[in-house]
Amino acid sequence: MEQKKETLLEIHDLSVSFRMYDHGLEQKDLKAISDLHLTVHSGEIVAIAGSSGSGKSLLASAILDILPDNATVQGHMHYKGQELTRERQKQLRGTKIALVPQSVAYLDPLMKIGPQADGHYKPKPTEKRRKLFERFQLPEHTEKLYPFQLSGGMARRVLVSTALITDAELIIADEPTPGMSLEQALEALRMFREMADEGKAVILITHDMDLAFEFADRVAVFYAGTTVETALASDFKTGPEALRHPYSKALWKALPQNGFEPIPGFQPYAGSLPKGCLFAPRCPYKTEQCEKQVPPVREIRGGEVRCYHGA
Ligand SMILES: Nc1ncnc2c1ncn2[C@@H]1O[C@H](COP(=O)(O)OP(=O)(O)OP(=O)(O)O)[C@@H](O)[C@H]1O
Ligand code: NI
Repeated sequence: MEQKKETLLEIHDLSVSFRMYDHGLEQKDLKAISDLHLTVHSGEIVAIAGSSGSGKSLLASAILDILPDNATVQGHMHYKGQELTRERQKQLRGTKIALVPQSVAYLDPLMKIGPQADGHYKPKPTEKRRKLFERFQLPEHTEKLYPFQLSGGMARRVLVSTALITDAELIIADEPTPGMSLEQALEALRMFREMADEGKAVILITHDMDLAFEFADRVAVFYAGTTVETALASDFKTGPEALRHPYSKALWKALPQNGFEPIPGFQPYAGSLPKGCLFAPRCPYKTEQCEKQVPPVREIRGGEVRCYHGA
């Protein structure tokens, strides 16, 4: 059924900085996210791809306002057209926006899995939870276990089920599939797809690019804390000629199935970001302008790219 596409989440020029002690008592700000843009519509799965340290989990924490105390957030976040204030984030967190956390350490070690997954809902969603556990091949007695009695893969399946039990309109799934079998991972993705098809939405943070390209509608490519490109997932299937940013093209070529071609150089550290385009130091196409000024976001062929030369 064709659903009306509503803009659920809109993020503009988001930055997240950490106040850190540098030398002795001197303080320094580390900019871990800068000039980040992301839009999520109802009905879609948006995958976030990017190497370790590119700001994927931080974005999830910023949306939910669960960043550490020494973090400062700037920029604009809107949910269903209204500003996402801290008060609203608190209301939406765990109810309308649910997180599948990256770390299984989020499970409460002192609480049995069943009641923990059921949460504070009334009436208790026990039946719904049991069905989800079954779909995820979690044996019936799992509900009576404590987190330490679960394998890593079981814990992940519990975390995904816990998010799906809620009536969330948006699920942010941060690396939901490690430790799962391929069949279980596919089941998780199918469930996210079902959710999206019901008019909800999923942000899927993943290193598994194949799963992302297969199940997502759009892919946002993160680099050093910024979105360098947002493309249709089908562009990634087509190949580098359909992509717009030199980093996305390089990322595609670095995939095992596409030749495993490494990208020379390193992603810059939050404490020493280049002045202009964050990818410029590694970019074969850089010009003087790239090193001086952060490129604006441009729309090209139905995608968005932050590059002066992207075409
Ligand atoms: N509590 C913190 N204090 C200071 N800097 C932090 C903190 N948390 C994250 N960072 C910085 O933010 C960067 C992005 O971290 P984030 O966890 O979002 O990466 P990620 O893309 O989720 O990586 P991974 O794929 O490994 O999960 C890190 O490289 C680090 O420099
Ligand atoms: Ni992460």
